[in-house]
This record gives sequence, structure tokens and C-alpha cells, in this order.
Amino acid sequence: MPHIQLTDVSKSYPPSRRGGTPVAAVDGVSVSIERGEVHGVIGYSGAGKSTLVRLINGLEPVTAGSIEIDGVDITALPAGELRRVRQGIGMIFQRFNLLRSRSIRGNVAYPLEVVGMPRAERAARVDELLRFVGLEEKADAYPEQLSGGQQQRVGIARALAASPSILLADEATSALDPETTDEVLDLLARVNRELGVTIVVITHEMDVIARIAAKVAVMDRGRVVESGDTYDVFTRPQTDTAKRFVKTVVRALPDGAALQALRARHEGRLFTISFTDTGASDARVFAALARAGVDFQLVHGGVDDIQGRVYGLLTIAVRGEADAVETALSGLGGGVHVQEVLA
Ligand SMILES: Nc1ncnc2c1ncn2[C@@H]1O[C@H](COP(=O)(O)OP(=O)(O)OP(=O)(O)O)[C@@H](O)[C@H]1O
Repeated sequence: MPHIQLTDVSKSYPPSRRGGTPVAAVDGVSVSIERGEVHGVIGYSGAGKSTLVRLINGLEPVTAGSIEIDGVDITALPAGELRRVRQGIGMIFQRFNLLRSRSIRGNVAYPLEVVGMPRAERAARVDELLRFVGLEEKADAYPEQLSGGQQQRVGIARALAASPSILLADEATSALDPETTDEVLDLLARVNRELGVTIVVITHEMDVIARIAAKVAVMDRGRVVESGDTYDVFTRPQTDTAKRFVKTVVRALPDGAALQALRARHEGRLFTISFTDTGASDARVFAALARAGVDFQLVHGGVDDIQGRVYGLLTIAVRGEADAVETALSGLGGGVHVQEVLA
């Protein structure tokens, strides 16, 4: 049974002006998320990601469809039971949403106070959480004394306080610089690995997905337009939306001005060689070309790491007899795809 199962979920809001059409913020979305998975949801601003988060944690009612958590449809639950389900769902935010007037310890303790955990037990739990996120020495500091990355780590500690089985991360690294983003993503990966928490990562940044999510759903105007293993979506994006996101991370094929500059700088024909992690590598490709006596030069692209798996997209300039080039390029082995860059 999936941990979280969305089936045909829709959410529409009333029109912003009288006589207008309702806003279909989420439109017929079905997503299956397994227990212990890190599942990404990516989309541009307005795609419906935040609305989807509010539906999953029961903050807003759906217009249609069902949301099952551990097989229980939360859209049909009475308020008391919904509250219990919601205690099993932690949440972190782009702006951290810490209480400024409370110390770090006080922030992490807050959800435990709300559920009435006794003081001594609470203190021990807070210590344990702060140790887990590496901030025990900041326990008595206040949020404004911490960096953004540290504040988000406090947000994570607070979200984990009630030992949730699900963590919803809504643009959790969007306000952070790249280095701090890495630190927070590493921590989220640990939360998943060591605590077994299922994590739903909502983002508009494809590199966040590449780093942490094994599965991804691409959203566009309220709909999931593409979904699957992150590696597959990266290496074989089907929709324009997914292709645009992939381009921001994977070293794209040269086009436009970049391609013109390459042509001006290099003689010979240009080929793009792509390979997945089926045994091929850049070293093997280069060795095979050298063995075939082909004069080549790498002019664009490189090898990317997606979820710990390689994906190569190399553009080479090749000089030599057409027949020799053809033979060399057709003998690069399985898993390697060659295409001449024309135009
Ligand atoms: N409470 C609301 N009332 C009316 N319309 C809303 C409401 N919440 C969201 N919308 C609309 O629903 C659509 C999806 O919004 P949503 O915030 O879910 O997108 P998003 O992908 O999270 O984008 P962003 O990252 O900019 O928040 C938008 O057109 C938005 O204007």
C-alpha cells in the first residue's frame, strides 16, 4: 500500500471577480508515494504545488478526489481524526516560520507543548532533536542570531518533534544560498535514511530534485504532466515543461549563439554523444574514438550526477574521413547514443 495516494485530486477556488471562471489550482492529480521515499514535485510558480501541499496535510478540503494516507482517505475524516493524522505529518517552509520571541529550544519544544508532553520528557526530546540537526550549542540562541541554513535546521527539528512519518518540504531551500542548500538537503537525506521518514519535496529548482528525490512529478497549470524515476525524467524528458527544467541542470545541447560560437571556433563536424549508466563512460567513449584514429575534441557538455547515477551529454568536434568517422562513432557500444549536430 502506498504511504500517500492521491487519486484524481482537484482543488478550485472561486473566481477572483464576479462572473469570472473558477481557478483550477490543482486539476485531476494522481500521485503514488511509497513509504520511505523522497518524492519531488516540481513546477513553475502558480503550477499548484503549494495548494497540493495544503491538501495533503488536510489544511484545506479538496474539491474532488481522494487523498489516502496509509490507506485512510483523509478527505472524509471527522475533524478529531484528521487532527490525529495531521500530527503524523511534519512541515517545513521557505521562510522557516520560526517564532522570533522564542529561543531555539522553545521553538522546537512548541509542538510538544501543544500536545501536552510533560516537561522533563519534552526537554529530553528537544535535546535529542537539536543533537540530530547539529545545533545543540545554539539551544538558547534566538532565530535572528542564526543563519538561514541554521534556521531551516531548527525548522526541521521542530517538524520532527512529534515523530511524524511524513515530512512536507515546501520550497525549503529556495531562500538559501547554494552551499547552505546542500547542507539542508544533506540533513533531509539523513532524515529519510536514518529515521525512515517519507519526504515530499516541493520545489521549482531541478537541482534540488536531482540531489535528493528518487521520484518526481512535474506539475504544470494544476496537472501532473510527467512523473516517474528522477533519473528517467532527467535523461528522457517527454514534455516541454520537463525539458525546460532538465535544461537548467543537465548541461544542455548547444543551440543558438552557443552553437554558432562553437562552429566558428572548431573545424569539422559536431556530434553529440549521450550515455546513461549502462556501463558507458566518457573515458570509454574517448578511448574508443582514439583507438579508431579519429581526430576529435570535446567542445561542450560533460557528465552529470543524478541520484548517484551518471548521465553524459558530450558534444565533440570531429575531423577526418567520413567513413572512418562513421565507423568510429557507430562502434561506441551499447547505451551510447550519437547524433550529429546539424544547423
Ligand atoms: N486561496 C486561494 N484563493 C484563490 N486562488 C488561489 C489560492 N491559492 C492558490 N490560488 C491560485 O491557484 C494557482 C496555484 O497556486 P499555488 O500557490 O498552489 O502554486 P505554486 O506552484 O505553489 O506557486 P508558488 O510557488 O508561486 O506559490 C495560482 O493560480 C494561484 O493564484
